[in-house]
Amino acid sequence: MPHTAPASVELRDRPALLEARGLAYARNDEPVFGPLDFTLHPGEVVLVEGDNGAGKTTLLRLLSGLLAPTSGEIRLAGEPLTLARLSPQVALLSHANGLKPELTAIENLRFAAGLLGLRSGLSPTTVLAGVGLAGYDDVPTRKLSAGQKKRVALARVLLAPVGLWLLDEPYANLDRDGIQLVNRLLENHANRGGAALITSHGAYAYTSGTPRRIPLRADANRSDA
Ligand SMILES: Nc1ncnc2c1ncn2[C@@H]1O[C@H](COP(=O)(O)OP(=O)(O)OP(=O)(O)O)[C@@H](O)[C@H]1O
Repeated sequence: MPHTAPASVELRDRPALLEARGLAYARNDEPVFGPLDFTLHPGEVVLVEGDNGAGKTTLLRLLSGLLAPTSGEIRLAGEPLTLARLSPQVALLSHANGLKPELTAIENLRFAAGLLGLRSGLSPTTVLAGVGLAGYDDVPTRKLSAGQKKRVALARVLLAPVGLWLLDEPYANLDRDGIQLVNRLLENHANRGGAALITSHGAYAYTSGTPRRIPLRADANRSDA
């Protein structure tokens, strides 16, 4: 199956979507993680695993250009990461969900589509229905539950015409249907040649195939460990 590691030969022949070489981050001279080396090919879903505080969110912030690494290199589709190259290639799902609370669900998706563009064949309305929120188009997102907000945020990722998804705890706040939804979205994305890096502190539920894992351990990352 193309979304398992290794990806199918055909997809692996394409250039890597993401490469990290000697990637490390330290705060006040205290190592948070690294150095890490990994590559993400089209068709792969890779799981970043670690306990609370291990550095998963920090790693995703580095990979999405929000933080500069202390050392090492990040390449997107073979080219060094720069802010100019970033937005057309990466969709980030963060803890904050990236939603504007005063805008309705559909306005949030239109706003995102205005910034990032729209995946061919999709529209905000169909995608919102696809994540189980048909009928919620005109509800301000501040009035949605945590799980419903997460679904709108997933719709935002799905709409973006990008190859690389960086999803921070995509299963958090979701019910069983929502967890299956995330797995379906990941599987479809991998099957069409996309790739995803997802974080989890252990209670993850990616059940399709056996994703490659990048372990982050807070204790092992400490300089005195
Ligand atoms: N803004 C910040 N300022 C200072 N330290 C921070 C900041 N954000 C995170 N940290 C510290 O960096 C380390 C890694 O945090 P990070 O949020 O990346 O972990 P995580 O693996 O995502 O944790 P969780 O599973 O709890 O979400 C932790 O020790 C945390 O206390």
